[in-house]
Amino acid sequence: MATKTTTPQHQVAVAGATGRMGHMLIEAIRAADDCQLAGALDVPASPAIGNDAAAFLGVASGVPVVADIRTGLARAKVLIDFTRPEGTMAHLAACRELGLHAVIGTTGFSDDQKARIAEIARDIAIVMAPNMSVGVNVTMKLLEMAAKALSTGYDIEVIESHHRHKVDAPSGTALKMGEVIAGALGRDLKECAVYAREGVTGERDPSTIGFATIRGGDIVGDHTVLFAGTGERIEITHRSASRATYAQGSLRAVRFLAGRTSGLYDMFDVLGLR
Ligand SMILES: NC(=O)C1=CN([C@@H]2O[C@H](COP(=O)(O)OP(=O)(O)OC[C@H]3O[C@@H](n4cnc5c(N)ncnc54)[C@H](OP(=O)(O)O)[C@@H]3O)[C@@H](O)[C@H]2O)C=CC1
Ligand SMILES: O=C(O)C1=N[C@H](C(=O)O)C[C@H](O)C1
Repeated sequence: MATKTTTPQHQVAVAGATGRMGHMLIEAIRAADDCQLAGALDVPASPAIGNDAAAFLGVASGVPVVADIRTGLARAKVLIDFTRPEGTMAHLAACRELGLHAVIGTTGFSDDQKARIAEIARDIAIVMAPNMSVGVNVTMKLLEMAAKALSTGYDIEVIESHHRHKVDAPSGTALKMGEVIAGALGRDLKECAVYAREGVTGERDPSTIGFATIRGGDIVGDHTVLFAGTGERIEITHRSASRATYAQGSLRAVRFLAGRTSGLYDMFDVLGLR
């Protein structure tokens, strides 16, 4: 066990405990004085089931990785979920039954799944954001300002790069950036997004927001929004060099949820950026 200087206030379970973010979160929870690892979930087929959740750090936490959702949540007050949409939905149903709060970092939800999450948030408090890093959320505010100031004469393209293992595209962050920009311009992203170009596409429609996706190697996560005008280009870029920022943002979300009873929040709420 990591030595805590005070009794931890936040009893936190992690879903996707053996994933890239799961490991980062377990390390961050163990290092935080006010948080205690209280549960670790993974899929039944995971070879880590039954192992100590902190074994990858070479230490014992006393918390085993389990597949049974209710067993994994039994000692927790809040769940942090970085898994896949279908996993998150199953975990949230259990959180609602057991009265746990949830921090959702998973991306790639359908509109139906998002509506269901909003419905579940009438009963429990949830923070959901496609990117938990402070830097990305501040970048979103910069984009809002830039989009308003560059509302005519500038073509807008969102370019994102991620590691070869990422399964959804465009990234949740890129889509959120598109939503923020479209909102600032009074447009609906569903009407103006262009996700692919091939062949004879015709000239660019100035009302569109384009997306380009790069996948390769171990890129943690880069996002650039290009405002291409006549005679000048503005590029606003955020680059992640470590997943630790996502884990630290998730713990800020855990602290934000303490004392709340219900509601759907995002990182703008957590960081006071609204
Ligand atoms: N909001 C943010 O700040 C960030 C969001 N993300 C998002 O978090 C998610 C996870 O990313 P990452 O950690 O890189 O992915 P990984 O694939 O490394 O980890 C996912 C974990 O979830 C488990 N899992 C897969 N399917 C299910 C399921 N149906 N039910 C329960 N558990 C499941 C995996 O188990 P197994 O490996 O055994 O299949 C694994 O342990 C992605 O959606 C990603 O986009 C990532 C980084 C930051
Ligand atoms: O899968 C990832 O790795 C990441 N996913 C999130 C997204 O889809 O935006 C956040 C971050 O970019 C890393």
